[in-house]
Amino acid sequence: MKLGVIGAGAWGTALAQVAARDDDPVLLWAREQEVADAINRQHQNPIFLPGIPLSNAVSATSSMEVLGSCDALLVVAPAQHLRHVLSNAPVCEIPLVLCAKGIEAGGGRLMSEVAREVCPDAPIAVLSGPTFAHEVAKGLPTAVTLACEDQGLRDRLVMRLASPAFRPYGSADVIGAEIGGAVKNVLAIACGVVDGAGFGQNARAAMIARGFAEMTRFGVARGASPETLAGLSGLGDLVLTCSSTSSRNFSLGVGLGQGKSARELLEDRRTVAEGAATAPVLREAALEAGVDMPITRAVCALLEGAGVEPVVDALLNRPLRDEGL
Ligand SMILES: NC(=O)c1ccc[n+]([C@@H]2O[C@H](COP(=O)([O-])OP(=O)(O)OC[C@H]3O[C@@H](n4cnc5c(N)ncnc54)[C@H](O)[C@@H]3O)[C@@H](O)[C@H]2O)c1
Ligand SMILES: O=P(O)(O)OC[C@H](O)CO
Repeated sequence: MKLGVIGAGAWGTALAQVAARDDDPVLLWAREQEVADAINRQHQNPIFLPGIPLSNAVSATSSMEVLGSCDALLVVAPAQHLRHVLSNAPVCEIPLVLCAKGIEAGGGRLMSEVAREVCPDAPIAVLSGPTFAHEVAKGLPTAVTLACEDQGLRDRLVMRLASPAFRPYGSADVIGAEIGGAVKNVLAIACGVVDGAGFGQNARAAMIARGFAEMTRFGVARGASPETLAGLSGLGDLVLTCSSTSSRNFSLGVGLGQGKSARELLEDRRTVAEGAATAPVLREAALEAGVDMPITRAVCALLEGAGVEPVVDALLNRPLRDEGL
């Protein structure tokens, strides 16, 4: 199966490295010519994944046309750019493996919903899980969820991507896999705030557990299986992203917790913190679905400029209740 990758940020580059085999090279589309040139000439991506040597079997291009020769594409453009990037891809019947973690602003569509609108004839899969790109690209052991309703395609993708250090677990639950990845980014901002404001590790554990309850309520309302949400793409990724400054979302939260503004923290950056764009869309989607998401609302308030103290006070002074979901 000849694979192409759309998007040469940190994650697209790491996935190209995972998929590259000496006898099965991978074509990586980069939006930036300088990134494509660096990958082809130096076998590195100094802008988005610096310091990690890449396989000679990864070659880059800034032309979408050549992707038409691939048997499947890993789509790794950030969530808010997916629609535009896919609509320029000349490849709308090739299986698409969606790897971005977010919800589209202006309508609240999941990545699979965007892809089905733009490429109605393309079979869809989702790859998601606890995966810091720099660790994956270095070949450190990693496991992911690979969700696709078509079991034959799912099995082929799992076999093509698997290696001793990269272990995809198959699932038929596309919606569950993508909701876990999108929601955990918002919750990681909340955990970063806890860290930045110095609220301690008990508070962070509480945030992860109650955040997971929030993710599960929302996911189930949108048709996800609770089992998927408790797996790699949900709880697994939530634990990873809520525990490390390697996460851009967690780091954004640390800055907010220290009293910096979202504008200051987000301006002039070339890398994405998807949770910042997903949080307000998720708040809307939760409202529409009749699902209570107090942590998500708190993150939105902080991103919109509210102070840490009143937001945390409001969160802690809600009426007491039984645990459950
Ligand atoms: N980095 C990780 O460890 C990691 C792991 C798993 C999933 N992801 C997800 O992968 C997706 C991509 O993130 P990343 O970390 O590879 O990106 P990144 O932050 O490393 O790089 C930014 C990317 O955005 C692209 N971009 C910027 N402006 C654009 C535009 N106008 N149109 C199209 N593309 C544009 C750049 O070309 C680049 O590919 C995100 O949804 C992220 O949540 C990231
Ligand atoms: O750096 P973040 O916060 O975008 O997280 C990266 C990955 O999604 C972790 O699984």
